[in-house]
Amino acid sequence: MATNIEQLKTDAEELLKSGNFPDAVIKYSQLLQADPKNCVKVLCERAKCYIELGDWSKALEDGRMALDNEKKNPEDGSMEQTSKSKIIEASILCGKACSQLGLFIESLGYFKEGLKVDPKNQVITEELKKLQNVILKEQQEHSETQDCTYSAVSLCSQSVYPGDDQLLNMEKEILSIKYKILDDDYYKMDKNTHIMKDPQLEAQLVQAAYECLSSDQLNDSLTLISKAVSMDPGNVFYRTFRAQVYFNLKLWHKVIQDYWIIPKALRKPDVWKQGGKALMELWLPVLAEFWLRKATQLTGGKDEEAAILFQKVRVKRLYDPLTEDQPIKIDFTQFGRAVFAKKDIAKGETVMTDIPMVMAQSLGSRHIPACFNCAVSLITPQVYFKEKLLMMERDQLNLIEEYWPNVAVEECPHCGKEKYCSKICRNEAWDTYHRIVCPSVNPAAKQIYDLCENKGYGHTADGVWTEIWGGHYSPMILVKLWSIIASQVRDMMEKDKAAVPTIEHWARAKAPFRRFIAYGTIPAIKRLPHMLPVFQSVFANCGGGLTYNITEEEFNGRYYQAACNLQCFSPSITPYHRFMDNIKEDMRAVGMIKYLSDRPPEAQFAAMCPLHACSNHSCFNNSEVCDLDINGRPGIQMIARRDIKKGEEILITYIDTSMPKLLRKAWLYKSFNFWCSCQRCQFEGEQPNECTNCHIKAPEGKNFSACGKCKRAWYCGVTCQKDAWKKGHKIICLTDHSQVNSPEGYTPK
Ligand SMILES: C[S@@+](CC[C@H](N)C(=O)[O-])C[C@H]1O[C@@H](n2cnc3c(N)ncnc32)[C@H](O)[C@@H]1O
Repeated sequence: MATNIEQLKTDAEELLKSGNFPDAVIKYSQLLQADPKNCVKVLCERAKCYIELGDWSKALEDGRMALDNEKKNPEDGSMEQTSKSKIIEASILCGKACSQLGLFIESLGYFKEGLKVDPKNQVITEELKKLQNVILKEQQEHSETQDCTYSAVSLCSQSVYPGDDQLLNMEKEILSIKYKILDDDYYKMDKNTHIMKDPQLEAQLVQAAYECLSSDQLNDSLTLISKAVSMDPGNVFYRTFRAQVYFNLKLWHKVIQDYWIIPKALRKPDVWKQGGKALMELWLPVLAEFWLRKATQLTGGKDEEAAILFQKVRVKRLYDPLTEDQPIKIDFTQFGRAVFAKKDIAKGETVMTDIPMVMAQSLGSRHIPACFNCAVSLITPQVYFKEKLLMMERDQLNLIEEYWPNVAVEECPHCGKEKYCSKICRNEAWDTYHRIVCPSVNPAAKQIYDLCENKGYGHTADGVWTEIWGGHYSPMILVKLWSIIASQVRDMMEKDKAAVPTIEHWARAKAPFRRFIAYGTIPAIKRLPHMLPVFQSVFANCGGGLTYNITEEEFNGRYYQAACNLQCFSPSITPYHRFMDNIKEDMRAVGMIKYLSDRPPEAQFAAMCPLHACSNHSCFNNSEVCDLDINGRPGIQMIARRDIKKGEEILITYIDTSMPKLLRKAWLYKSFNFWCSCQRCQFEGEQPNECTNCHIKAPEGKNFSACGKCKRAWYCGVTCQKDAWKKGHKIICLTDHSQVNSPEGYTPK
């Protein structure tokens, strides 16, 4: 047997060396079967063959398996040099394969894994450079072919919100009571009777009305056209004309009165659009949406103004109640929802505060105790001081006993998988999501808790141990989101005594999450090929006879909803901070100082917050996201980085803005699917061989001189430099820019 293994090894190596990769794959596969104990090395070799053959998926699969096996069970029993080099080798193979598959962030993740083992590894550094070049090249190709990656209006649906039918009836009642606009046939019939026929006179009236309208004599125009209307009340043209005059006079209910007479089938798209505008002014939003939706539908979506107005109404009615007490409002722009200042906001002031709708602790910080429901820190003296506790004297231990806040951890009594800061949180978690996925009632959900415990690793359907969840956030985000929806549906079913959920139940439960935009280029199922069956089995039985069918589309949509909108945060006040506050007047604290030098460990959370999720990006951001304690619960706030004027858009940064423009652009495109065209991107250059101001190219092999201050712009001469300085380079050159972590916390140089 041993000789057979040796023979297979020699054959495979020779085939690999001679470039016969298909046969080498066969030999390595035989070797894997014959000698599964030494699989890591063989998997790496086979992955190399697949790379040579351009079969990136198979190379990735082998690389992953090698990595998993080595981490779980180093072949030589410890994290010795050989094990380290195997991890590095497998990381490089995975990184290369991912890069070829277009999975750039994943690729970066693998290279980082290798760098953790050997921070100075030359091969990885080279591979990282190559990765950046691939991204930049792709970015350039895309920017040449596309100006804009997506259309915000087409991403936002116009579908009716649950409960809108009742609201629509209420608004119709307002129309009838307040404006005497009745939704019945009698009202229409009455106006349809032709009183006195005199086509010639009517034509003269219309002609004269038109001349008055053209010269802005609105009242005269109104008198003339009203005469024509009185002679032929059902005439669609007269009504449309008069509505236009009323519109110019800003008599909004009169506009609607005239349009209402026109039978629906005869209303032109412009009538629906203008009626929608008048209804916006009367602030009858559900009716306005109805009219603007009609205008959009009748033009097959071509009337962009109607589609944008629709979204403006929707955003206003959904978000105004949330921003009532804040100095901001949400509006709809070419880039979708956006946040604007309602008043002047001074530098350092709070722009907005926001509470998470769904959140989960990052897999990497799971060892730091925090409440599963509200993210409150649960760090104990044991967690903070660790072995230092053993070195302390009685006095200091007493001080800790007296002043470290009591961290009473409540566990889920059924599964013990979730920890909470209080009974209130425990019950809240149960009611809102945990009763759907507590393994005690839903055994399939145990896989999710295990997956989180194992940092994304688990068994595939065919029993292979590998990284099943390689997303940038915890899968618990999606699990909680679906559980919240399922839990709401169950509540509604119980209330309505329904054995099966209705479409209305689902629509109502999903409605709050319609706030979050979703856009991604690679289907989630391709990124995470093993996850869908896991989610499907977890939500097959949500209790009470309910199944949440996690389709491919649902998975894809929710995956990108989270990816596009998540914000990291940490509890800003921890028991450590409270302890520090408590001891400040106690003399014994002096003896403690030497033990208090470390920052408390931070539990990292990611959250979807409704208002924050409306903030767009700028590399010249005027606001910064910070952690905040809101009534004892961790949340987020935005602080003004400079004075912000009323009406100005509130902009944050999604990436580390210390990167040069080309990389910022590439990362924003890769991670958020848009090309940034902010003020800073306009006044910084991409290449030294192009004048940032007039875009003339330098002679072959030559570069222009860089701005002496920021070195981020290049000019063909002093005239261009001065021109650019005046036009806008000055402000961005003299500003300190935000530094937040880029995706995966890595800042490409
Ligand atoms: C967190 S959301 C921001 C709010 C978003 N506009 C909406 O309607 O929900 C992030 C998405 O907004 C869009 N976005 C943000 N900043 C942008 C910018 N500067 N230019 C173009 N699109 C941007 C991108 O589609 C991005 O994926």
